Amino acid sequence: MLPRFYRPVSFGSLLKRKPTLVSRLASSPIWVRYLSTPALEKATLAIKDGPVYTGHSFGAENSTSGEAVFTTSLVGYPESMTDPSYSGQILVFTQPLIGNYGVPSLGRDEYSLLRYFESSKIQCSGIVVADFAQKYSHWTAVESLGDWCKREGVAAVTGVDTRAIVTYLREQGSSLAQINIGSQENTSGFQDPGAMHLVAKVSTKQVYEVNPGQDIKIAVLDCGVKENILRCLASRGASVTVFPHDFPVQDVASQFDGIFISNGPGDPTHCAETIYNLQQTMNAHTLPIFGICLGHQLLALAVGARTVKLKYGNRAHNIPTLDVTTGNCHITSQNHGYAVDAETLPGDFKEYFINLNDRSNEGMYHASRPIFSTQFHPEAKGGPLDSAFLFDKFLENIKQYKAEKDLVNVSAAAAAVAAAAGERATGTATAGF
Ligand SMILES: NC(=O)CC[C@H](N)C(=O)O
Repeated sequence: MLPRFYRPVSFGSLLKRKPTLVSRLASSPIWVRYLSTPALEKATLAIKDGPVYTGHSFGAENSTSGEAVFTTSLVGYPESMTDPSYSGQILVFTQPLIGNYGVPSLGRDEYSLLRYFESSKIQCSGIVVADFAQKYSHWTAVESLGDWCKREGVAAVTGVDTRAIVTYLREQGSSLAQINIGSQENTSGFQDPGAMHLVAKVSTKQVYEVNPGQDIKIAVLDCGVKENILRCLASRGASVTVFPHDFPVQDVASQFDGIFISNGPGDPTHCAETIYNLQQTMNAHTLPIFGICLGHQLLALAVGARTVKLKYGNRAHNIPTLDVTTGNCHITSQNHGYAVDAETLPGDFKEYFINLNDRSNEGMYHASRPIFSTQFHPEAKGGPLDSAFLFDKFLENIKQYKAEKDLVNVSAAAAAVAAAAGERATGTATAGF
């Protein structure tokens, strides 16, 4: 339903009305806002062993807890909030005005993927904004940010000084926090997503296919995959089979032309099954592999490198990243709290990208095999598309691998025919050939 002050009113009825004091005041934008804003309930963001910030609730009346992290992205709140990588986190937006373009519908594209969201529900535990825009306007919008949060049972706080919160989080590091609504008692304590195996929670439980029937076949390990990553693979002409995070992909790798490891929430060291399966796959198969964000961290762990927790992570759409192989800088979209320690990469893996803000590792590639991964999100939704070429690179690796595989198959068949012909000539052919 449209907010009270935003319902369409016919011009005729407006002309017939005599201007009253109230209507004159109401025509001023500032008064419109205050006259039509229903009283919001008090809400607080309480940092564990830290300050309490008091504002108002504009979402569900459920108190919650999680790790408080901040993003400096200016746009893309529907995509960020539905990104499974944010599971277990309370997302603080530094962009002061959030909600002004509303929330779009669950519309699907030609691949049956969600057009405007990264998954079908809000994944973060709660959100904190300086100034929630009740009045929204966009051609895709079907409801307000507040109504969406209420419908999905997600807590949302407005009217707090997000600059102060971010200053605190930058100094102290990402911290556990609670959102408390009204006088409700928070019974959830301080949930620590770093201690949970969240990938198991967000990963698909069933195998499914996107864009079936194509010549190129990619297996995706879903650790919390974003819809736009599947779109980036499908729109380049691949059939994409999505497997649960712990699926023994080594057993089916020979039926695929490439393996992709997705983004996902939490500490990568919890994903022991995926790490083991990747080791087995790389030992037994030579097919191209590409990983993004958590996928990069899991691949690095599988080859023996280490991951570390960053002080407050990188969550933004404008992070400069150096491509070590070309010297080019790409502006990248990021959302991570852990990073690969480049010092621990084994000799056959090289550092691919470096973060130019904090010098943390942003990717790696194998010196001689078609394996590479990035910490940032080349599919960037939202964010810049500077590095989308990495999907093309993955597809090129796949095409080359397929061509070589076909060549090997053709030569093996030719060798078998020649051997059989030779056996016939010398009379050693088995009966029935
Ligand atoms: N977006 C992601 O895949 C995040 C990866 C991991 N959970 C981290 O925070 O570092």
